[in-house]
Amino acid sequence: MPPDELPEEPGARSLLDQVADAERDLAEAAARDRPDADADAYFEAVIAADQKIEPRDAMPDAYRKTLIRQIAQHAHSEIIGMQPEGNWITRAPSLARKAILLAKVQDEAGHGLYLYAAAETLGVDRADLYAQLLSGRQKYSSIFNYPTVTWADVGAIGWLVDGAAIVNQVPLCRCSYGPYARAMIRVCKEESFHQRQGFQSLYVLARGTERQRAMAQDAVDRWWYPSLAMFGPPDSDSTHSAQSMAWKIKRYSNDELRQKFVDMTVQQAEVLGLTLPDPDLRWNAERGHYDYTQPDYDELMRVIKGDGPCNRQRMANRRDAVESGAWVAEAAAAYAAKRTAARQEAMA
Ligand SMILES: CC(C)(COP(=O)(O)OP(=O)(O)OC[C@H]1O[C@@H](n2cnc3c(N)ncnc32)[C@H](O)[C@@H]1OP(=O)(O)O)[C@@H](O)C(=O)NCCC(=O)NCCSC(=O)Cc1ccccc1
Repeated sequence: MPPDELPEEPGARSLLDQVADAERDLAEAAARDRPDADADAYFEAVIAADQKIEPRDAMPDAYRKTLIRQIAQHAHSEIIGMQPEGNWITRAPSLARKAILLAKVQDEAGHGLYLYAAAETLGVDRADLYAQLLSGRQKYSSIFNYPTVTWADVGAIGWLVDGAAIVNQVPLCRCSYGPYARAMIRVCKEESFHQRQGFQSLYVLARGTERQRAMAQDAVDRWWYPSLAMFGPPDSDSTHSAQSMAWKIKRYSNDELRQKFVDMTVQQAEVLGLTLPDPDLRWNAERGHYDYTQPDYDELMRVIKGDGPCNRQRMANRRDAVESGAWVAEAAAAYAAKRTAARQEAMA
């Protein structure tokens, strides 16, 4: 199926409808009484009614901590995720491809900023989150520790990595925490554009010279299993899934989303004329899904723990960006302070 016909989550609503939903959620939250006496019962009632928890609402500490962990990891992923594709901005094969890639990488920076802002509504400071990323206490997605060795990798990231990100993130638009759910609406819209540009780029390569087609196939061969691993460990080893699903942070388990991604992607590969590197991939009529080979979860754990092909390089680049960009941050803060002072003086 071409990506224009990406299946929406069953029952999912259009983005405009979702914006209207978000406005309604905010109005409902503002109108709600917030009884101090029975905060737990109040929280449980909001979750049971499928309404949104908002920043001023009472929430259990563990819910707050889980959200901070997931949203921070998500934000860090967007920021570190700029590096693999950023590697090709100066070497894009045409001006048009360069402009598209620049816009995509900028979008990823924007997603990181929405997500840090969403995390801050939970009472954490973004500077602390940056520090935890740099010290290794907070993680980012395993996928961004793989190298981009050819131009076709940029197409494969758009098609497979953004494709997997969308499958994971569309249900997060219905996450129980309002600011995270609302951030995801815009992020998903932009990720759809990213996925289509990746598909289109690979489509062109797959119909180019024999070398270009081989380059596209090689990129798909290398990115397929790491993309499947993005969904996390299998359900049997997922430490957080059961609780996160009970709290309606996650709406589907890791394995359910992985299967959804496989089912969607097989047909797109056929349109591309490229093969997915799994000899055991086949339709199972009884299950109504494709059977497929699982990714290597030991490798996933090694990469998460810091021992992937590019973990050290990614963190070194991030550290360098923070240090060499410190003067820009200082100048921006000084400028903002000067403008605030001038505005206050004018109003006095
Ligand atoms: C599904 C999951 C990732 C994991 O489910 P959970 O219930 O949270 O955990 P679970 O119990 O199953 O796992 C046990 C432990 O394993 C950790 N772990 C698991 N998988 C991974 C992994 N793949 N990488 C690293 N760590 C992983 C997990 O944190 C936990 O560790 P902890 O106990 O904290 O030490 C969830 O957090 C989620 O949906 N996050 C939001 C989406 C998101 O973050 N998307 C980002 C990528 S998309 C993007 O950036 C867009 C883009 C595209 C192209 C270019 C640029 C940008």
